[in-house]
Amino acid sequence: MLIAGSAGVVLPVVTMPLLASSSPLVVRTRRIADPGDLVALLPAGAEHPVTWLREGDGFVGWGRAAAIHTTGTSRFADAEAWWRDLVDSAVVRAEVSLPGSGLVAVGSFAFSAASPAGGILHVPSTVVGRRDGVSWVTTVSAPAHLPGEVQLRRSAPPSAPVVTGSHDGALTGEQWTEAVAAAVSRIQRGDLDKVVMARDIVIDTGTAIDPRHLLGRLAAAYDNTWTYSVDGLIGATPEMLLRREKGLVTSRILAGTIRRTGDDEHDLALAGSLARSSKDLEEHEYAVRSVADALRPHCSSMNVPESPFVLHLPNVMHLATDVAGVLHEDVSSLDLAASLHPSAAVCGTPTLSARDVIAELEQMDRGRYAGPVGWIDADGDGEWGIALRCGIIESSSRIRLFAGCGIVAGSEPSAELAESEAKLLPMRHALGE
Ligand SMILES: C=C(O[C@H]1C=CC=C(C(=O)O)[C@@H]1O)C(=O)O
Repeated sequence: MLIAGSAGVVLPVVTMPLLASSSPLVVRTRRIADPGDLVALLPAGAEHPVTWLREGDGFVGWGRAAAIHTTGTSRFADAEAWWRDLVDSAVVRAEVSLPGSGLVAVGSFAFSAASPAGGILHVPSTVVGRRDGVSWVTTVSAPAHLPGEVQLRRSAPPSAPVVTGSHDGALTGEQWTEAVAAAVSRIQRGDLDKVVMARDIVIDTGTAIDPRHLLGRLAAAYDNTWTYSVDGLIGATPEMLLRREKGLVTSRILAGTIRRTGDDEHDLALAGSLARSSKDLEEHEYAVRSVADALRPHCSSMNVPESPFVLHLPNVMHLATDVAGVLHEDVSSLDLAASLHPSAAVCGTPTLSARDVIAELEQMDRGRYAGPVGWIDADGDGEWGIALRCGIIESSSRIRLFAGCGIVAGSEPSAELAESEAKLLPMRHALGE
């Protein structure tokens, strides 16, 4: 694959280890006393900060013991093969055996195989985690560089960025509304059933963007979502593509949205109308079917509820379905993410037609927005969310935010624009806008 470099030079893009040692990794997990707020432990200016948090549990990490950058259609498979090799040779000593302890890699993958963003799988050199009241610290290094004891320190609170401007990305709001109208016409004439149309906006700041500030704000305000950061991609997603834990796979599928008003009584009435909206139920059904169909070949039994529930978030409410299955084969969480991506919650139905419409009408590279983001452990267990409600830090003072909406025959373009604005709120608020 070839991409244009910034000076217009054509550069070959290849899958390559960013940092790999020829000697095996040495991994130590020690149980520690509860360290409190995990985000506050990320050192100021830490290299490669990573985060995966929900309701106070999860982990933060920093430093890089190993990493691989992959591209194209094999971006998942190449990362998986590299991970297997790393795991096979690693020497692990762990006092805790909870998901996320021991050797873990954190990753994020582009929505499209054509995106130069490709995929990254990264092994932090320090991880601090907590789950169900048990806390740990993991260190990872090459044998020649065995780490000393990690001193955990609470950093001084990070400063808030000062937003100096915000502008449309690939399309203006009006152009995007026209693109949505074009998508609706194609659906109405029978070209496809559903497509998810996304847009981007760019936010500039006068001071450097400190990821810790955004992470702290997201984790506090959206604590029932998964707050994540991997390689400059930061967000708080309510959608779990899949969790694999000890032979069980679960997925939280979202599609169908209504904005909240801030008035609890009114929001309750809106939740009722969302649960009865035939347009939203149709949009939701495509998403559930896409995930259930992709999971079925890997499962000996599955539970797919017949009707969705309404998930309440501070900015919006979604139709949500939790699917569960018993795996009948040894397929890793990353392999599962590869087979489930892209679900109709971010692409559409049929998948290939929707993918082509997205490439034609959105006129932007989604990068790692709407791709799988999460982590995998040495057993192949892990959690992969869909990178939604997020931004990519493009420079110390610029971040690009993304939001998308499922479009079906009954969609109203201006209502979709308003819905995309509501989906941008978590990141806008985190930035202090
Ligand atoms: C594509 C996004 O949301 C998806 C997930 C939940 C609800 C959605 C919707 O109602 O359109 C989208 O399918 C996004 O937030 O960028």
